[in-house]
Amino acid sequence: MIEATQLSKAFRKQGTRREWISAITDVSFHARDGEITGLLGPNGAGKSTTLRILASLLQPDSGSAVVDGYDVAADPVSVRRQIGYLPHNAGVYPRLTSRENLVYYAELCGMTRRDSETRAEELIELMGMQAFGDRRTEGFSQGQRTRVALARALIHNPRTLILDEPTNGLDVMATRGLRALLRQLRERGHCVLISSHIMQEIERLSDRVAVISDGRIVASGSIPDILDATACNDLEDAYVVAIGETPDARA
Ligand SMILES: Nc1ncnc2c1ncn2[C@@H]1O[C@H](COP(=O)(O)OP(=O)(O)OP(=O)(O)O)[C@@H](O)[C@H]1O
Repeated sequence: MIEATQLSKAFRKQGTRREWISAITDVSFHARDGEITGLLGPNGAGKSTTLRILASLLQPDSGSAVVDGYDVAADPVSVRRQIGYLPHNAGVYPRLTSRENLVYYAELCGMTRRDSETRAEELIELMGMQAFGDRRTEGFSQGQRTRVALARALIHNPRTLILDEPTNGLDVMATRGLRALLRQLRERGHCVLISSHIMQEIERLSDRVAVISDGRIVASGSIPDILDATACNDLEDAYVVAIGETPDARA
């Protein structure tokens, strides 16, 4: 369970002392266990900033967030134990193979070497990584790197998943595999929060959606709730209306 309450964050404009860019303002939403929640918004809307705060990697200027009962500011270590986090454009250690990346991370999470190796093997199969499981990740394509980073986020079987644009760079089959995996995790009661600027991706997967635009949540709820609130018949129109675009953009 994730509860974000009135989160705000501004960054100093590079090369200035007093100019600030407001990245998010008063962002509030819930992501429940046993559901996939989609954070949908255009480029620069504040998705990654929100997810970095929820993953306890960035302090908000104001507001609070609680993940599985732990406050992200007061108890970041407990939050990190509960979550699997896929950062935007996640990096992996280039000198290690895919498998070594996974085992290394599993051991950092406190798993024994034996359990780490067993779990790494499971994830290599699950994520269809057999062809590059034992290759050093240096020179990997974006999709291959994303798959390793996703497997790494899942290695300790976390209760809550925070995935920043998880389908970024994945081909059709890998995307389908990922969707199936996220649905399985939902069925098992995990809380899954994903971000994307691709509306169809969010529509296909999510039970609930929070639409973010210019750093503010402009619509949230189940897809029928959002259609009702915007008086639209499909999510694409509702999204355009929610982010405040002109009717021409609805064509
Ligand atoms: N470290 C930073 N320094 C300065 N500005 C930043 C920083 N991080 C984010 N921003 C700004 O905050 C705003 C929100 O950025 P963020 O990365 O959260 O958006 P996003 O919705 O994830 O975008 P995208 O879909 O393009 O990845 C943008 O204007 C961005 O330029």
